[in-house]
Parts: sequence; structure tokens; C-alpha cells
Amino acid sequence: MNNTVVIVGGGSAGAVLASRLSENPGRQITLVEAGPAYRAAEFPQTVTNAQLLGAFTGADWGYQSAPGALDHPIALYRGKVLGGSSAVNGSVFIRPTTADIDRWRAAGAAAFTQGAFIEAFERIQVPVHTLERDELSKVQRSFTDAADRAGVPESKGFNSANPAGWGAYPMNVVDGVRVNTALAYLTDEVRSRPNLTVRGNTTVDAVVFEEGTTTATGIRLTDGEVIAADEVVLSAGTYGSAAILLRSGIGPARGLADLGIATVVDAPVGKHIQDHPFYYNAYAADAQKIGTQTPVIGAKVWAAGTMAAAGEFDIHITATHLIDQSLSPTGAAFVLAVALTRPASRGTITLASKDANVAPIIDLNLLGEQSDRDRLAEAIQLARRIGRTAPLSDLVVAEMMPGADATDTDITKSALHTLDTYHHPVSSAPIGPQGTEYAVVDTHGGVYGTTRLRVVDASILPDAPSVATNPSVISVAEIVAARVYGA
Ligand SMILES: Cc1cc2nc3c(=O)[nH]c(=O)nc-3n(C[C@H](O)[C@H](O)[C@H](O)COP(=O)(O)OP(=O)(O)OC[C@H]3O[C@@H](n4cnc5c(N)ncnc54)[C@H](O)[C@@H]3O)c2cc1C
Repeated sequence: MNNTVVIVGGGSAGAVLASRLSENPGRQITLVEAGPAYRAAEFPQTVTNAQLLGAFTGADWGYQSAPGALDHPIALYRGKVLGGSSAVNGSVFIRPTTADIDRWRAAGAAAFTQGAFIEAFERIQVPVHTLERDELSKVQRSFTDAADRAGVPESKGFNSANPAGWGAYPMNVVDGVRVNTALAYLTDEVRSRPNLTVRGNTTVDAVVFEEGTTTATGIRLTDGEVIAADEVVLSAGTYGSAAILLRSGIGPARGLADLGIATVVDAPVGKHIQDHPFYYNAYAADAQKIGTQTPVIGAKVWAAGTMAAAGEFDIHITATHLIDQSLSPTGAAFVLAVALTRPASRGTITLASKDANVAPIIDLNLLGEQSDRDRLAEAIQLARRIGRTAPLSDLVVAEMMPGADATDTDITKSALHTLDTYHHPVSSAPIGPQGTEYAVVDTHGGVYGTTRLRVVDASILPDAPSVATNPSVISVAEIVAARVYGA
């Protein structure tokens, strides 16, 4: 057993691992987090308030995507605080589907059995509550009623075996507080363990290797300090872990050489990222009728488009109040946010500089593939059909985007012009069989070509799940904690 483990990044995966691995008093754990490492009572209200997301929490990395196939950059939110992106996210808590798990196993994640995930789901410490109808906003209630009238079935529960349909969200919110993984796993009791050190406001530059070998011996911080360890686990997220690997000389040799970084392992880091494209089918609402606009996220339709793979549900339509109300001529607006959750497009992450303080270049390549454009357009048409159905249509004054007269061509143009991300990036260091053009790590996150170095976070998922990613990432951390560390 490796006795000292340094974990880089205290987000969805890192907080779980630090908690689980420090259950064994014989193991020394150091968790290094770039953002503040608040204790439960210290989290600012902007971070715990479930109605604030992304940069509005004040705890964001400030990344932007390259436009890629679109005509505009997109703000890419990532939490920079203990709890990571689970501290700034939408708090929707839905497990990966059986089809997601089967697909990941087929891609090489042998440890990702249905049984392993079921065990992980049972261990998850994040409290989850499915919203009741009277907890939804009027828009969200009208949306589910309209979906029903439009022929969408009621979901049997988004965390059930048959999740497709309309329904209210399962959320990890308690009394208005978004329960991030630091609150759920790094409790005051856990943080008082003598074998757990949590260092906040500490940014990691790179992994350190034993001279002339590919054996990790610790990490180097941006101020030059080296923290030695028997094993290094990168849990810095899809962007953060990839950037650290690249700065450490693990990545495509040619790109590293261009930046003057010596190659330690020639590996396809950052060449296969995926995210869910996210389109705002926006409506000007009747200000007298719209009612209270909370919760900002409350209900969705989960469906399979005509081009979905067998057993997969690739369309999410979420009724949300996350829109600048001043954009509406009526002063009131809501959005049916349409996401394609099983996209074909893959993007890239590369370094702009070997300086850890310089943001990496992220090109999500959303809608890069024509098939994604077609599938998203079909999903937007379903959202519009629901928007035109009573009782939701009774609240609408006008469709703002793509606009009531929009043709299929207009819809795709509007998507390319206004698209956002669902903020679920994955696969910058995917699991897969060694030697394939995409695989960077083995089924437990061990980095091929190295020893004592592992990546455990959203980076290693082989592709995008058909759900929001937080529970998938927590589950993977629980699986690695159990299988590799006996925790
Ligand atoms: C706005 C938004 C809304 C979302 N909504 C939902 C939702 O409703 N439901 C859902 O399931 N998922 C949602 N997600 C996605 C989900 O939160 C993420 O997929 C998940 O949290 C990723 O976990 P992770 O462990 O891979 O990375 P993160 O949780 O991002 O953790 C990475 C950690 O590493 C730290 N770090 C990075 N680089 C360094 C470095 N060099 N040195 C030290 N520390 C470093 C970061 O500060 C961060 O704390 C959302 C995400 C966002 C941003």
C-alpha cells in the first residue's frame, strides 16, 4: 500500500477521494486545492445559494472556449473552491443510465460494471430530494403539463431504470443550500482527522518524476515548492487535470515540444474532449402571469431523438428561469434549455503556455459534426412544440429565440450563433485500451506509461453520459476508492 497520497483538486472526485482514503489512519493524505478550502460554516452564501450558478458564485476559473465550429466564444464555468464544480453547479442529481455504463465498459472501462455503479450509488453521501409539484415554479408546472399534452410520457423517476419522460428534478439542495462534495464528504469531523491535510489557495504546476524515469514522486506547486508522495492522484477536472498532465510532459509529443516541454509519455491527452451543447429556446412571458421564478431549475423532459442509439435518451429540455429578464420586451422571460447529451463532436484542450497561470486553449468543437446539428435541431423543435402547447403557451407573449417563424435552417443558424454549453466537459484523459488513439488511462485511472500516477475525475470518462455529470464523477471516485484503495 502507498502510504502518502497527494490528491490534486478538491472537487466532485477529489473531495470524495480525500474523505474515503483518509478513513484508513495508516495512510497520509494531502489534498491540494487552488481555490479556498472553506470549512462547512465558512462557505460564502454566494457559493451555497442553489439559485446562483457558475461565475455568479464568485468562485469560477474564468475560462473561455475557442469558437470552434460556432461564431462566438463561450464562458466555460468551473468551480475554483473546495467542492469544485459541484459547488457552482445546477444541483441536478441524476445517475448515469445503464446504457452509459455499458458503453463505458465496452470502451475499455472494465471496472465499470453495473454492480460497481450500484454499490457506488448506495455509498454516495450527497443528500438528494426529488422536487414535489408544489416546489416547482408556475412555468415549470405548466411545462410538465404541456409536455404531457404534447404526448411526452411521465418519467418513472429520473434515477429509475426507465427514466425517459417529463418530471421534476432530483436535486442535491437542502433548505436552499447546494450541498457540494466538500459539504457532503469533507465534514468538520473528516477534516479533523490527523492523517488528512487540506491545503487551499494552492495551485499545482506539474507532477514531479524520479530523475530519468516515469515514476511519479510528488507534485510541484506554482511557487516552486515540491510535495513528495508515494502516489499522485489528479482530480483537477477535465480542464485542470489535462493541463497538469501536459505541463508534466504527458501529452502529444509534438505539441509539448513546441512549448519547450520535455516529453515524459507521448499520450493523446486533451484530444478527445466532449461536452453537451446547450441551446436557449427563449420566450417573452406575460409578466402578470409568470409568477415566482424560483427554483431557477426544476423540471425536464428527457427523450430519445429519432437518431439516438438504441437504449439511449439524448435530448434534455429543461424549464429554467436562467435568463436575463431585461432581454424580453415584456420584462419577463423563461427558457426551455435544450441539450444534446450524446453528441458525436469531440474537441481539444491544449496549452497556450507552460506557465500554470495561463489558461489552456479549450475548443469544445460543439456542433462540429453535422449529425449533432441535425439532432439538436430536432430537439429544439420538440421544445417549441411544448412551448406552443397549453398551459405553457398561456404564459407566452412571443417566442424570442429562435423566433416564431423560424425554419429548420434558421434554427441551425440560431444554434450556431447563440449556443452555450451545459458545462459537462469530459474525456480529456479517457479510459481505454492502451495504445488506442484516445486512451490515456486504465480502468482505475492509472496513467499509461507511468507508475504511481492516477487521474480520477470527469477527464477519464470515455465519453459524455446522457445526464449531467456530477453523480457519474462521484461514482467513479467511489469505485476507485473501493477497488484500488479498499476504502
Ligand atoms: C455551471 C455548472 C452547472 C452544472 N450543473 C450540473 C448539474 O446540475 N448536475 C450535475 O450533475 N452536474 C453539473 N455540472 C457538472 C459537474 O458539476 C461537474 O461535472 C463535476 O463537478 C466535475 O467534477 P470533477 O471532480 O471532474 O472536477 P471539479 O469538480 O471541477 O474539481 C476540480 C478541482 O480541481 C481544482 N484545480 C484545478 N486545477 C488545479 C490546480 N492546478 N491546482 C490545484 N487545484 C486545481 C479546481 O479548483 C476544482 O476544485 C455543472 C457544472 C457547472 C460548471
